[in-house]
This record gives sequence, C-alpha cells and structure tokens, in this order.
Amino acid sequence: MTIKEETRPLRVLQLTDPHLMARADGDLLGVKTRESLQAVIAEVLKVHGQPDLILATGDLAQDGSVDAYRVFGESLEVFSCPSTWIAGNHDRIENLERVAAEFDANQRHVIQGGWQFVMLDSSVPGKVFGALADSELEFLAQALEQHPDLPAVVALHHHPVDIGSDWMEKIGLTNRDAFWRVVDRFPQVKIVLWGHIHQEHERERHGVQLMATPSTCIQFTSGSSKFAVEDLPPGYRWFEFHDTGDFMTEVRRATDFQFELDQNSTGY
Ligand SMILES: Nc1ncnc2c1ncn2[C@@H]1O[C@@H]2COP(=O)(O)O[C@H]2[C@H]1O
Repeated sequence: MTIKEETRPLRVLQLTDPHLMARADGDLLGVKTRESLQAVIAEVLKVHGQPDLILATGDLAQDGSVDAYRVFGESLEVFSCPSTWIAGNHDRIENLERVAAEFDANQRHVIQGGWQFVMLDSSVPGKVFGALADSELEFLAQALEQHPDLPAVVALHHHPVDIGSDWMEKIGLTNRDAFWRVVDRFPQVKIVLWGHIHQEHERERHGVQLMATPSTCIQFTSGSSKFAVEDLPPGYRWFEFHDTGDFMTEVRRATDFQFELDQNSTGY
C-alpha cells in the first residue's frame, strides 16, 4: 500500500490598512503607523515565521505618496516571499501601481500551493466607499473560469456585506449585488477576504467563508453605530491552505506594542 505523502500547507499572511505616510513619524489618532506595522511584522516572525505569500488589502498609504509605498515594500523585505497589493480608499492608484511594479507585487491573480488568489481593485478615486468597475468583475469571472478546479480566495478592500455598524454601512462596497452574482457562479470560491473595517470579522454566506482582519495600525469598535476606535493592538491574519481545499486561519495581534490611542476622536 502506498500512502500519499502529505504536502506542506501554503502559508499566507494578510496585512491590511497600514496607512503609511511619507513622514517617518506619521500617525493616525496617536498611533505611529510605521512603528505599528513593524510591531506586527515582528509578531509574524516570532509566532509564525516566514509566509509563502503576502496579501496586502489596501489603504497601504494614508497620503498616497510614492515614499509611503516604498516604505511598505521595504518593510516586507524581511520576508522571502512574493506579495500582491491592492488599493483602498486612501491609496493613489497610479503611485501604488508604480511602486508595486518595483517590488513585483502587481500580479493580481496568483496561483500557488494548489490555490488561486484573485485580488480586486474596489477603490473609487476621491471616495471613501468602494465599487467594482465592470472590468474588475470581468477580471474576476475570467480568472475563476480559467481554473475551475482550484479553490479560490477573492480579496478586495471594501466590505461586501453589512457588518452591523451603521456608520460603515455607507462606506462599503456599493455594487455588492453585482459582485455576489459573479461569486455565486463559481463553487470553487472558498473565501472572500477584505480590510477597511479595521476589525476581525468572520461569517459564512452560501458555503463561502467571509472574513476581515484588524488593521496594522488603529482598530474600529465592532458593532458601533457611529465612528469609534477601540484600544486593541494592531494585528494580522494568517492562513494555512492545504491542496485538498481545506484551510485554517487565525488573527493575531502585536500584544507587546505600546501605544496611546486618541479614543475621543470623532473621525479622521
Ligand atoms: N466620523 C466619521 N464618519 C464617517 N466616516 C468617517 C469618519 N471618520 C473617518 N471616516 C472615514 O471612514 C473611513 C473608514 O476607514 P478608512 O481608514 O478608510 O478611513 C476612514 C475615513 O475616510
């Protein structure tokens, strides 16, 4: 009898909403975003070690500057794996794409470890809410049509469901019905993943696991009807994908990171 040798799972790191700035000491509500990203990266290396792939799901820069994207790319150089970047509402797409190309992070359909990862651009210039252009919906459908046998992760910046927070309802993905109409055609989609909401969120929709991840800087209060930030450390999401289509995921936080959050803020 031959026993199939078990292959090592694919280890994937999601980093989201680092909000980096050209200014080295740039902060969001008192949290220095370069320092919080470094604390998260240190936690990844301590707890999980090297990933095989990094998914960066938007708001990489707060100020849209080329310098901020370069800081992001340089910060990832401690990892010896590829990364793929998409834009959020704070990003400036032309600067992000230019620097992503410098760091080979501009491939938005990645096939690795028996899985596929489709990264969608839901940013709308000058707007906080998101929408998927027809070309993005087509890109998603074409990617999934090409590989019907590979389990898929679809990632975007904006939330494509109501997360139970009134103030965030207006700033999610506006054409979510069109998005779900595409996803619903492809049973190989196992996970829809996003950032933007600066909090951990997990649920299920028609057999698809939906998940969001804490920011690498500040966190929004889950379930709050109006803008509110919570005194929780910055975090990341880790996945292990098996070529059988099974996976595990967990969120971790940089618990050693010291910060003083401006909790009375009513927005930024
Ligand atoms: N008080 C507020 N009410 C509504 N939206 C806000 C408020 N403050 C900030 N925002 C926007 O909501 C966004 C949520 O996450 P972002 O980091 O994308 O950036 C935030 C701001 O653009």
